[in-house]
Amino acid sequence: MLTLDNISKYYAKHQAVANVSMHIPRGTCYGLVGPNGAGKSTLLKIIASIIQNYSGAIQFASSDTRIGYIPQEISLEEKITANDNLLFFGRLSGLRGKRLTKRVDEVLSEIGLTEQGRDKVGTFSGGMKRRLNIGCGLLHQPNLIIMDEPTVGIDPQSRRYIFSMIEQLKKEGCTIIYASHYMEEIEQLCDETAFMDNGEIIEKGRIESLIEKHAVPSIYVKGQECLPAVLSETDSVIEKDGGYVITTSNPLTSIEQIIRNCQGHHGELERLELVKPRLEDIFFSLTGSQLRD
Ligand SMILES: Nc1ncnc2c1ncn2[C@@H]1O[C@H](COP(=O)(O)OP(=O)(O)OP(=O)(O)O)[C@@H](O)[C@H]1O
Repeated sequence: MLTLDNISKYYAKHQAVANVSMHIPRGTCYGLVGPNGAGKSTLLKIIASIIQNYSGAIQFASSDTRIGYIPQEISLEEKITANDNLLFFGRLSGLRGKRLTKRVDEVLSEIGLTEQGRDKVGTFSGGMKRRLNIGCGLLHQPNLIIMDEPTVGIDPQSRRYIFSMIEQLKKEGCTIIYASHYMEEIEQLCDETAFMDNGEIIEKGRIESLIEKHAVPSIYVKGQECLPAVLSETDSVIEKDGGYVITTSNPLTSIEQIIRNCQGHHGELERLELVKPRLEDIFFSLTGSQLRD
């Protein structure tokens, strides 16, 4: 769908985006993850042509690329209705007449606000505003949708709504670039992801490949007299929720040791399970920083 080649952007002397190269395949949901100030919004604005003074090149695979950009800040007029906001943004995208009113109705239904179309936006909850903010970027039926932290500060119902909209857009063949602080959202929605820190892409790839490449297997054990006195030297053990997380290069041997130890000491095993590796832990191990400060 698009290829970024060595993109860099400075704000005065500060480099916000540093030599970013990546390929975003058509029809994927591509995650962009990083802490505050990593450079995500700047990179998305460059892709959406909102920022134009940067170095490097962007190549779109097709000349028929229609970009829908959904900004991090809610940009709605609160004193008018949802319907009128959509009409305004639809006109900005070049829609007119019956095509515009048809799209406004369709989008209101897609974002679950048909009943509230005639209500002033000032009366909406944060989640409803977020959904409308997304709707404003979808009127011209874009095939590349750029979403900058679309779920910040919303209720679970609106989050579910947004997720099912994204699934639907993917089914329709849209390519989505999704920036977020929330790693669990990236794991749930995205096919591929890039980790961004200090303006640079520090790792990227398919989610399952990243987990396979970086995750160190660990097990969780909880019980009385179950932790073997001597685990292999490479294992690290930390206490968690009354039990232990054991990071081990050989989980099966560790499990065997624990069961044997438990039987030998007539211990009581409450829980023994493999811990599913998480993207958040991989990000932490690569950058040494948490996503949410
Ligand atoms: N208009 C601007 N002028 C000067 N510096 C800016 C401007 N916009 C962003 N920056 C700086 O560039 C860096 C990257 O900011 P950017 O907003 O792209 O990061 P981000 O990853 O999107 O962060 P957040 O999650 O907080 O939005 C930060 O250090 C930020 O302070």
